[in-house]
Amino acid sequence: MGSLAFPELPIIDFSKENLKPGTNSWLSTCKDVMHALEEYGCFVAVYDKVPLKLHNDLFSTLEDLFDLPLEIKRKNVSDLPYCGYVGNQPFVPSLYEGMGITNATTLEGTEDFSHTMWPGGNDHFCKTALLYSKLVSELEQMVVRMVFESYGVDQHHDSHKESTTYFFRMMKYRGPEKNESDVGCNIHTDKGFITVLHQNQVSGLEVKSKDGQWMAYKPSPSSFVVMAGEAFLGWSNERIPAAFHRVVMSGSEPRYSVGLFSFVKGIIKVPEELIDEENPLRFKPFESFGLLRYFFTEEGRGKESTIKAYCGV
Ligand SMILES: O=C(O)CCC(=O)C(=O)O
Ligand SMILES: [Fe+2]
Repeated sequence: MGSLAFPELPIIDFSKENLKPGTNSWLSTCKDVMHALEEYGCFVAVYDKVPLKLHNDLFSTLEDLFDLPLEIKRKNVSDLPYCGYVGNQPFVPSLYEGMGITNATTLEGTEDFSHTMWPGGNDHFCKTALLYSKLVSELEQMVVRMVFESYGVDQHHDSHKESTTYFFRMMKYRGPEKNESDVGCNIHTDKGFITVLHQNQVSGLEVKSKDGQWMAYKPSPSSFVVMAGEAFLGWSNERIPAAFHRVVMSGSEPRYSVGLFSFVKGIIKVPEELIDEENPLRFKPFESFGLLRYFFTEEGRGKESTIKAYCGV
């Protein structure tokens, strides 16, 4: 009864040995992934490729990062909106601070970031962020491959993979003070293809179910929240919803989280195989960074569905 009254995020095990394309465990995991994505736009992946030491190193290095003076953190800038330092500004919740690394699965990406933050760089930070991003991008790639296979569009898989780029956002949410709002991050959908979220032990992330109930995520070092963004919704011709989520804080302990966001360089087109009488084409070809930029315009910000307003047919 309890589980009917309170829906929970589906949990899918990616730590099975032999989770390789073509095996039975791959096929059964594909089914679970498709069901979770089409139903919730989200699931929790149990993934053991990120060792506990790397998890601990990452979150302890984030403490050092966010302890840097504000004027240093503000040097993290980006051409893309919301991809550099965000925090201590009136348009974001007061508990929130975030910083970002573009091209996070490349050494240049992490080195560039660390040279901006620390004089002479920070080798430990670079190695940790790079290894983490690479390992988590492998989880993202497995999920993408499963989806392409399940929809019978494998022939587009390699070009999609080659056009994928990863953005890594690191976040700190401090606990609310007395009479301060407990909202860490307002309700939203992500604008990229897939987001993989991970965090320290302080809960706060909630994902909305189809029927409007909030599902709280219970953190653990081996679990990762995999979430569809609006670019994925567009690519799938609206078969996969983008998950609405938010962060609500309680207690005084800070919450550190990280997100690996996949974006596609160039134009995204709905594969022909996903268009039929029942599912006519719903989106014109679009650019995923263009979608992100549009969201941060006066016009795009207030829309219920950014992708529909941006390139809906
Ligand atoms: O901190 C989190 O877990 C969520 C962050 C988030 O939703 C985002 O950066 O888009
Ligand atoms: Fe998000």
